[in-house]
Amino acid sequence: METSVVKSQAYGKDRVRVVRVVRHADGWQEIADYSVRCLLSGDQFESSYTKGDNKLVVATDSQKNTVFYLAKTLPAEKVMVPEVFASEVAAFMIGKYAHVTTCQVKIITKPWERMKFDNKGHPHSFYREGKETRWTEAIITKVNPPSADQRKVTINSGFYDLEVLKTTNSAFTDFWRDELTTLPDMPDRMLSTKVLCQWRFVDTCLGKLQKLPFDAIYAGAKRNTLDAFANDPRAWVHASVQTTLYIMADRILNEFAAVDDIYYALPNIHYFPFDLSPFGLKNLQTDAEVYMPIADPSGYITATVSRPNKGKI
Ligand SMILES: O=c1[nH]c(=O)c2[nH]c(=O)[nH]c2[nH]1
Repeated sequence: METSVVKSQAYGKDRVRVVRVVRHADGWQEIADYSVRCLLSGDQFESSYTKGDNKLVVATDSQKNTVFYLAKTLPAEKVMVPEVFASEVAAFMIGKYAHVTTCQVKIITKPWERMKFDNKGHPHSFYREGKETRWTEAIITKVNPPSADQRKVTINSGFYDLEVLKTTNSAFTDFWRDELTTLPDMPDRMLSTKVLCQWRFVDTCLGKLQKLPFDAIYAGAKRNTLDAFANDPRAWVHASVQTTLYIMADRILNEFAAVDDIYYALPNIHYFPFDLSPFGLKNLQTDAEVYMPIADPSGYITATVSRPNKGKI
């Protein structure tokens, strides 16, 4: 016979990743991106710990569903402010279940900054301020016979972890289909990626290479990456990650003659609309407003792009 007593308890779901998009009629869109922890407690849950009795246990899976359900059904202004949403979820739980005496809801917000072009906020494209890292690498190889001004100089430069997201104007359709395909066509979807971009300068003259405007090229690579992602109409018509990547690289090669080639690695961080049809709510395809970001797996789209005479690497 056990003699220990439960002094306190709380159980629920942690890291419920929920994204709410608000789409205004004029095309302006807002996003809230949360990680939610919802914990329930009450004396009547004690027997679930001590006696294996689950009759009163509200499944943590149901608690997760509730977070998505409320993200969809509450008025937008009650979802977009984390303090308000956290207290709405807690109040809902307390109100619905008589045997729940405390509900504790903690929300961590992932801050998305709205992209700006010409000082104007973009209607539906966002990024994570100050997250990216700039790096560079110089490689010098002697030529034979050795010569002070004849050597192979390569400078690789780039940035990684530039996180971007757009709530519309991406698509993936008309792809290969066979018996292993389950993905439906996605004519309009959320797109989020963490950009890795690197570019290469090659010359035989170190002095000449060192005079290149490296800071301006870095700024331009970043500007073209964001601008292509948010604004280039070619990235809406054939709006796969592959096409977006190619357009980003093509713009940089066209702007900076000194750049020999560009490599991008773009993870496709999936944000899937949460299926709320079991609760009689429409949240798929054009009705999508509440999304679940998927940490793993992600797509991973890469390419090196150069001018035509450079050949394939
Ligand atoms: O832009 C995309 N490219 C793909 O190759 C791909 N594959 C997939 O499942 N989704 C997507 N999206």
